[in-house]
Amino acid sequence: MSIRTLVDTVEHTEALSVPARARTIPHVLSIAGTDPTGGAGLQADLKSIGAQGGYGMAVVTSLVAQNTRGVRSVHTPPSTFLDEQLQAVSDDVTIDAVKIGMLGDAETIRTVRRWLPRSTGAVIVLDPVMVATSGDRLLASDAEDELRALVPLADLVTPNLPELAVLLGEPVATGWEAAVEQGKRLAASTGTSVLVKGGHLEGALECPDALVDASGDAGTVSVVGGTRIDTRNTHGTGCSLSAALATVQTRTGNWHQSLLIVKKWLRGALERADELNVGQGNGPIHHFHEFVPGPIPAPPPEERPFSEQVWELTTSHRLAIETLGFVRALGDGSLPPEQFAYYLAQDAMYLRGYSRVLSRASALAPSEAEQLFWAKSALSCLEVESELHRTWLTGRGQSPAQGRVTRAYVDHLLAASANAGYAVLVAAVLPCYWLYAHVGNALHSQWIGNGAGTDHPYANWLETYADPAFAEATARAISIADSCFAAAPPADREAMIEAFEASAWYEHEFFDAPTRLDLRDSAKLP
Ligand SMILES: Nc1ncnc2c1ncn2[C@@H]1O[C@H](COP(=O)(O)OP(=O)(O)OP(=O)(O)O)[C@@H](O)[C@H]1O
Ligand SMILES: Cc1ncc(COP(=O)(O)O)c(N)n1
Repeated sequence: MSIRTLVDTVEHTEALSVPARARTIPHVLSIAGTDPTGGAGLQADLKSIGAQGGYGMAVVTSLVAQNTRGVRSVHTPPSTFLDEQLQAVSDDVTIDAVKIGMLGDAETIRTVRRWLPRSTGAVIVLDPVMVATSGDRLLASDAEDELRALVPLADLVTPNLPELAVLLGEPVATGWEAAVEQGKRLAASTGTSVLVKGGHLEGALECPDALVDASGDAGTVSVVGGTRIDTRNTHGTGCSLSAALATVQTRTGNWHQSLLIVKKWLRGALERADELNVGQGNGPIHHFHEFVPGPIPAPPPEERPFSEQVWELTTSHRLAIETLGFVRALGDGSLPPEQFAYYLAQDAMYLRGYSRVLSRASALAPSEAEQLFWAKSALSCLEVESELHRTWLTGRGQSPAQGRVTRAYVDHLLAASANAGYAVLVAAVLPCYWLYAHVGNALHSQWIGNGAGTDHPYANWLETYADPAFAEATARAISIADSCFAAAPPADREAMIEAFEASAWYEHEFFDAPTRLDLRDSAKLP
């Protein structure tokens, strides 16, 4: 056996030779026992595999009731079930690496041994777990021979000092040199590379590991040194090291390089272990210390569509309109004719102003389609206005003067068309479509529900509410407002909501004005 000792520090991790067949995300299977506190066993393995960029899989050998203070009990499912788990994985998944941890008893070891050929081509790392940090046994004493027989089937075995001694049937090495010599003897007798771990070196300031390579230049010993980190949180260090090594080895194909990479990571995991604050005893290491979570993203701006927001915001106006004396009386036919006439006259005056405002929306529209929509709407306003005069207002005496609600509402819209941008103007004109359509629908349905009697004094008027073209135009106006809102900066969004709300308020007032017939309005009635 040629002996060449390479002493490296964990910083020398550059210039890796990556095997050509390496899978980008290696599939790594851990066969081990469990630790419900997540620091050792399968749970630690999966974290370590993930931290090294692998895809972790797990087959349970034993369920261990343990925590950072010790092991309470162990439940080992029948070996037939272990075999079923193993077959289930290998029947389906190509395995790039296997890490074997706690096996517990001889039957479990035999079952894994029988299955191992199913993972041909995979990197096999055996961590010969025997005793937990807490001192509790995790391998039946009569299973040691069986475990020894498993070593030659692995590519790498990673015993701590007491385990190394058991595998050789020798006393525990008292110093580092003696431990490395034991490692060489084990590598020579089994043909398996051995990682001699220095974590259990009594009173040492250093925490070295020695890799005895049984392949290629057989017997090469490379030592990776490192200072001992002062922490009691070392639970699961051996599990994590072996699982990480199995993962990284699929990429480097070189145990020494793999060890350099993994030791550097492990060092950080031990240095940051105290941050985790898990348990009262020997806590776990920080597997994901290299992962820096990004800042919690600020909550996204209000994503609900404009129409949904303003519809909810103006619920009280809507309910108030629905229950107005004017609306109810129009619905049941009891509305005094002069109030109806007043309403129609105000409506005609309103439409004249509204049409100008819609023309302004057409002028500001960013697309031809929207320009056309508003222009057509402006035109139909003028048509409805002249129709009102022709059909409804003729013969009802002299028209009343413009009421103050009508004037204020139109002024509000004209102000928006003069001062605001397109989005805010669209928001300001929308309630006229939407609330009118809403009230009209309610009145029309009520009339239909009551038998659509032609003896209703306003039957002809109620019929006009069912105009599908108006419903379509309303839907289009809503959708334009939603798109404007989605694209608008926060200040414009606020202004859109305010403009809509103000117009909704005027709609309410407008429907109420004919009934109130306050002194100024009634004075101007015919
Ligand atoms: N305090 C420490 N500071 C730095 N490295 C450490 C420390 N303790 C252990 N290590 C390293 O952790 C790895 C595991 O070593 P150790 O000898 O403790 O194995 P183990 O006994 O199998 O682990 P476990 O604690 O999981 O039983 C080795 O690489 C070792 O060098
Ligand atoms: C299932 C299982 N496997 C391995 C260990 C060894 O880890 P440690 O020696 O750090 O307790 C453990 N405690 N539990």
